[in-house]
Amino acid sequence: MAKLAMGWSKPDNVAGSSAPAILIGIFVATGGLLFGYDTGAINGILGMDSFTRQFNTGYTNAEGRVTMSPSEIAIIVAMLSAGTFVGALMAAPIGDYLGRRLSILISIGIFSFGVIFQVCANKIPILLVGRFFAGQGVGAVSVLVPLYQSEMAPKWIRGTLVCAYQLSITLGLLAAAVVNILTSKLHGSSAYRIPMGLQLTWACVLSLGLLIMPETPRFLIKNGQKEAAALSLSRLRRLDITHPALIEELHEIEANHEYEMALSADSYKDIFFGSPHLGRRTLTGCGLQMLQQLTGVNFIMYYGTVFFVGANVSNPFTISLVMQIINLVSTIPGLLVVESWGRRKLLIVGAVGMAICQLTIASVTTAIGDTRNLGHGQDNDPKAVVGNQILIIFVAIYVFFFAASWGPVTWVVTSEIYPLKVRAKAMSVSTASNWLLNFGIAYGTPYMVEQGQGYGGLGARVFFVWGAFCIVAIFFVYCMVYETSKISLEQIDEMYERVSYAWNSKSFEPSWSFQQMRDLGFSDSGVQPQQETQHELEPSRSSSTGTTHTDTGISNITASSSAHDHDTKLINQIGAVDFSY
Ligand SMILES: OC[C@H]1O[C@](O)(CO)[C@@H](O)[C@@H]1O
Repeated sequence: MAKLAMGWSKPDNVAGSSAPAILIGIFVATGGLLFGYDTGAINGILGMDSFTRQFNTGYTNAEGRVTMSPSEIAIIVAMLSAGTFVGALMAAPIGDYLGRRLSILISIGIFSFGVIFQVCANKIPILLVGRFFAGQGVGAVSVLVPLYQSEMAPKWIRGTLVCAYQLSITLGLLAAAVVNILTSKLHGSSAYRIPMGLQLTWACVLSLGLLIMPETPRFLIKNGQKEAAALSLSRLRRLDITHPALIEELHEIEANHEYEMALSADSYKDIFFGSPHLGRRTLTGCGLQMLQQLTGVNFIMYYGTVFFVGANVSNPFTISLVMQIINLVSTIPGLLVVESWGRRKLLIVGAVGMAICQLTIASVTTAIGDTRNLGHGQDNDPKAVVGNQILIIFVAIYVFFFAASWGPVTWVVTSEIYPLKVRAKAMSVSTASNWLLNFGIAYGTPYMVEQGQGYGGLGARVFFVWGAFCIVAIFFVYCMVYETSKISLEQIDEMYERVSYAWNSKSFEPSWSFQQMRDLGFSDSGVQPQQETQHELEPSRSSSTGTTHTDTGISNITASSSAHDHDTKLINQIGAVDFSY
């Protein structure tokens, strides 16, 4: 019952088992641990005395203390971002050339190489090389993991599996905070070398697991390796390679790919100008990824501690930890409802919740006067303390809304909306835009926030900026994001062709069979075959008893190839089975 409410009921008429794909999807999701841990660890490490002792170059701060200079800190932090951006862009060429699985393995290799450099570093330049390589690995993994997951997952639980990736990111962030607290008390370089080195443990486990995992059937079809695709699908669905349901699923993926290729090529130019509606789809992915950052999450992750200090909290480390725990735990509700609510509703509700929190914070701050100067610590004025306590509460609620919606669902949608031919490229460009904004916000906001010459002096009113972007996000989702839950990746392609406006997408019912369209000789607009096949094949996106291919639907079409005739007979023999994963 609860499973049904989550939208997790495997349709009764789906052949085979979904268990292998689910287990593999969850395991691969743990690639997010590297993302979260690596981005989270540096904050604590930079604050460790042993780190400063090892890497300082003699800079003394205003209090006369020998420490790292601001520019050294900036470059150490920035190097990871530069690496992630490059890594995200690299993910497409390697993912399309070597396959998704092998590319994840290589990315983890590059990441580990970077980590080893960091652990062994005793001078800043070596550390920087290490951070750049580790960043490349993380950036590539951040594209390839959701890509791998979406291409092998059954449609009825695909969103939840991709959400598990964000859950791992939040677990990684939390783990980094905990490890930093534990090791910061150690004397000597082990205080920072242990948190750095620990990343290798999971990298090894993940690599070993990936060695025995299948490549995604969709990549293999794209690469023309049909037999390998059949074997992969047979492992994922626990079906014999001669099983009609398996043959049918493969044929549909293949026919869809051929159809998409007939519409336009698969170059980088095509992800912006190609058909069908690739520009709109790329804009949706990039927009979502950028807005995910513009909701201000990393401002809170990176600068939130200042608020907790300002609110008279004696242990800002503990409060940061509590925020990380909220971030982790709140991802679970999102993961639970992403199928039953759908992507659009979750994103809109999340953006409304975040907007209310951000605007409340900004308004309260303006009303009480920005007595607390960001970055400059405490204020004992009781009015400010109460104000700041309100801020903490709303920051916590904001984190809840982010973690339950935009945190995971951004990855879900960007892994679903592109056709196979450009999926890796478009995902890599949209993910790179996330990293670019991540970097921009981490480095730009202090300039917006701080007082003084050359600074914006916004203080906590910067929350107006995040709140405004949350409102933009509501409209963006309403106008641009198509509802992709419960339908296969191939049916999402059909939806983009047949539904002109995102707000009508929820009621879309797939009815094309790309195989039949191919057999009829599809036109490059898709219009002709649609007219002939529409309404003959009416699977329901919501019903678990929906059938993709009814006997009537199949028999009304004259298949041109004899191989296809044979498959059709087999399909008719086994009755109403949902073949679309
Ligand atoms: O959970 C917060 C984390 O999630 C991300 O937005 C990725 O989805 C990161 O940029 C951020 O640090």
